[in-house]
Amino acid sequence: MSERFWQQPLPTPSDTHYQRALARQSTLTKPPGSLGRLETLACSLSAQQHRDQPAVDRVHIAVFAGDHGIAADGVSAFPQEVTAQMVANFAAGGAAISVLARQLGATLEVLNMGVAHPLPDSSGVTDEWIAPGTANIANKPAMSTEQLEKALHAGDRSAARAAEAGAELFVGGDMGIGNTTSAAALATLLLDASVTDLVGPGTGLDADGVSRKARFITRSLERHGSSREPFEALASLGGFEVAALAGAMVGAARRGIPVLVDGFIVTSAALAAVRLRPDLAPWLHFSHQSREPGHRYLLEALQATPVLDLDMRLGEGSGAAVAVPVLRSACALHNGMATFDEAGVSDGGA
Ligand SMILES: Cc1cc2ncn([C@H]3O[C@H](COP(=O)(O)O)[C@@H](O)[C@H]3O)c2cc1C
Ligand SMILES: O=C(O)c1cccnc1
Repeated sequence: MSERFWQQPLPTPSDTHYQRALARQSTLTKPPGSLGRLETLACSLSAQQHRDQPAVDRVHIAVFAGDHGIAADGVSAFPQEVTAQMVANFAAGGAAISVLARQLGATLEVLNMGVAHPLPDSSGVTDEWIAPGTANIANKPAMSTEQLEKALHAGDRSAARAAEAGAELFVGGDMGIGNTTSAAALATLLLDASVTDLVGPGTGLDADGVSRKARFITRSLERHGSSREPFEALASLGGFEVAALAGAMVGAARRGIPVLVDGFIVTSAALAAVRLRPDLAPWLHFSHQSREPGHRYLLEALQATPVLDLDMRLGEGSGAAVAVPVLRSACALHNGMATFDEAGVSDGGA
């Protein structure tokens, strides 16, 4: 794979397929537009997949895990060991994303990008370990340029495996105690927004905890968060898992695989990735609106309308996994409904 793949232009979804899919939608036995966004979802998937019959039967879910130096400052309701413990839980099949992946018949890949604590069991975990967590962003930049490049390439390798397996949809997930702090810092910088808009309870901080978290983010931004250049911003404030997610989304798009974006963390990675490669935007679908309050600002900035709003605030790719059946319905309707002609139904002159 090429050096600096994120600097190369991405393919464009097929406008011919989009227009053909749109034309088909208007012939199906329903009032025009009555299936709402299911119609445009099917048309977009058709354009992305260059297929008249879009499908998201084969789904690749990759959960990227990495620890955060900032976790030592009490910015999460949970201790850092939980990252390693949850990685083992993903692989053993007991986590929310494990259950959802089974339900969908999806491939679940778990990647250790930089977990600080030893894994109780590393079987079933793909080793892409960079370091025992990022540096504490309240004091110094999260990672070096070399580490960021490694993380981006690890994401791209995951997308390559998805392509080899014939995946029709790529879902990225995250695990890393403290990563809502890192994601909020990154989003505050990239959006030139107020910390108070982007900060939130994460795993369950109380109001005092959220204020403390906001102070750490402000301090991080003052110390080394001034460049809005996306590569530099990711190195200053990102996590290994967030950087890998950005690489994976670009990697999926360059192989013609549409991406279904999860909640707050994955959307922060999507924003950085779109800033790196604006031609990534037409490959992204947005699955849900997270309960984490900053998520709506990220979605607005990406002009995204999420499929679901279920008050979820888990991460792991879980919101995206829950939205996959909606995409499947969109495809099934597009491919399987009869046209007015076929069914002998009067189209009302439409
Ligand atoms: C048991 C458990 C399972 C999780 N699965 C995802 N997260 C989520 O919570 C973390 C971010 O929140 P914060 O910034 O507050 O630490 C991430 O690891 C994220 O994926 C979890 C968190 C916990 C505790
Ligand atoms: O929406 C998310 O991705 C999220 C929210 C809270 C905690 N962890 C992840």
